[in-house]
Amino acid sequence: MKLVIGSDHGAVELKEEIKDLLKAEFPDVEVEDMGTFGKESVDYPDIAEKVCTPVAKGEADRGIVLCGTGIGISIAANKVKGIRAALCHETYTAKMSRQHNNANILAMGGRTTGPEIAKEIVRTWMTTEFEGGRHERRVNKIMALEQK
Ligand SMILES: O=C(CO)[C@H](O)[C@H](O)[C@H](O)COP(=O)(O)O
Repeated sequence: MKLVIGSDHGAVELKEEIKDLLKAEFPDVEVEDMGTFGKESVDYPDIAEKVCTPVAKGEADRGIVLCGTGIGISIAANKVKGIRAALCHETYTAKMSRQHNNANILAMGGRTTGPEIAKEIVRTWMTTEFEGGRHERRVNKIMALEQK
C-alpha cells in the first residue's frame, strides 16, 4: 500500500508522530510526505490538494491530512473528486469511516487530538476494511453526487 500524508503548520508535530508510527508498525506501507515541513504558516487547501490528488488518480491508495482542527483540511479534501475524507476524533468513528464509508482519506486535528489518541485512530483506520454490501450502494450514491 502507498499512503500520502500532509499537514499545515497546525499539525506538523503530529505528522511526525504518525510517520514514526507507520514506519514502526506498518513497515510494508510506503509513506510519502507532501509537507509542510516547518512551522511557517501555510494554507491547508494547498496541502489537501497535494495529498488528495495522487489518491484520486490512483497513484496512492490512501491519505492522511492534518490541520489545527482537521475541519478545514477535511472540507478541502472532500472537494477533490474521488475523495471520501473522514474527520475523526476517536477510534469508533475511524472504524466506521472504513467499514461503512470506505474513507480513503483520514483527517485529524493537531490542536484538538493528542498524539496517543491520534495514533490509536491511525491503527484502527489502517486495519479496518470496507464491509461492502448495503454500504457499497450508499458509497456509490455519494460518488454519483460528483457527477450532478
Ligand atoms: O482550517 C482549520 C480550521 O478549520 C485549521 O485548524 C487551520 O490549521 C487553522 O485555521 C490555521 O490557523 P492559524 O491561526 O493560521 O494558525
